[in-house]
Amino acid sequence: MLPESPGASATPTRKRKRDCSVVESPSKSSTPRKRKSFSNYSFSESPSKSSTPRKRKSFSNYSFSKSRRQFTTDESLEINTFFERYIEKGETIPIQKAKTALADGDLPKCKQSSKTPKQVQDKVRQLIRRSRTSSRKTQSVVEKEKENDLIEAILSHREDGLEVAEIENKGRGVIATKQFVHGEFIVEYVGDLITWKEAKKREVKYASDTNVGCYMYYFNSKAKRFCIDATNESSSFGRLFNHSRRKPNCRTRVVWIGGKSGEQPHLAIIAKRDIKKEEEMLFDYGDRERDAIKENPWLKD
Ligand SMILES: C[S@@+](CC[C@H](N)C(=O)[O-])C[C@H]1O[C@@H](n2cnc3c(N)ncnc32)[C@H](O)[C@@H]1O
Repeated sequence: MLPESPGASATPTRKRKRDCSVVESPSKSSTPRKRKSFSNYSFSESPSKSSTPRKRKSFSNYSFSKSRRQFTTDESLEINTFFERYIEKGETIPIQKAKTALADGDLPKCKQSSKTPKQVQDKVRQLIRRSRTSSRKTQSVVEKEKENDLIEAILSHREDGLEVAEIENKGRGVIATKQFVHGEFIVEYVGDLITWKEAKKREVKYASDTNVGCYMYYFNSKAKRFCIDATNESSSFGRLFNHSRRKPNCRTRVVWIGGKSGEQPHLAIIAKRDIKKEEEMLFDYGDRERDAIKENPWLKD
């Protein structure tokens, strides 16, 4: 089923129009129209690209470009410890220098040691391979940390860097009071998590009261249909984000979090790009239904 359009906006001081398609602009008609709710289908973040290590033809061709990842202290120590046996004792050897020396075949004391230059090269190759593996691990660790941060942000009800403002022709809206970087968590779309069946029932109930706006967000996740009903006034910023189809700076993402009653989906609003201070926070409600657009022309914007 297609998502319906966003619910009606309202300010506490103004009488709200029953129908969500009615924008709070005084110039607009107050004729009740079909109630709509909204949704957005871009639920998952695109996976981050993992850097594929370039294939090395031979050790001696290996290029130690400056752009390559730096070794960690432990790795450097390990490599340096190894080289201490061949180069002046106690000297701290920059790892790149040591490897370049190896690549150039400049192995000062190798011949006097129990290891052959070939064995030294093999050892360095092994260390490099290991460092690449740990580089890939680091990437997955970073991803895991991001995910944990998202969960932590939701569980701790993080909502900083935002304020509510009156926006011309839109009612209330949310403005950034700090910069957000691409992919950063902004706020959760907080409301009652209900089934579509329950949502439809509530739609009927809300439709009978012209003072009630509609802030229903329909979505599918893990092959199930859900709705988050944020109709009840609350101090949460998520429910006050306005729509932009053409220039959204935010998007939604479903995050499943386990609790006592099992895993539940949460809707996180995250930055679609870097967002500057003072920008209005906007996401695409995702409603492309012709009727809805006819009733709510701002859905095209
Ligand atoms: C989820 S609410 C957003 C907060 C709402 N503006 C308020 O004051 O409570 C959705 C409603 O905001 C209004 N709205 C959202 N985006 C808009 C836009 N781009 N232009 C005009 N009105 C908009 C519409 O009335 C819509 O039904």
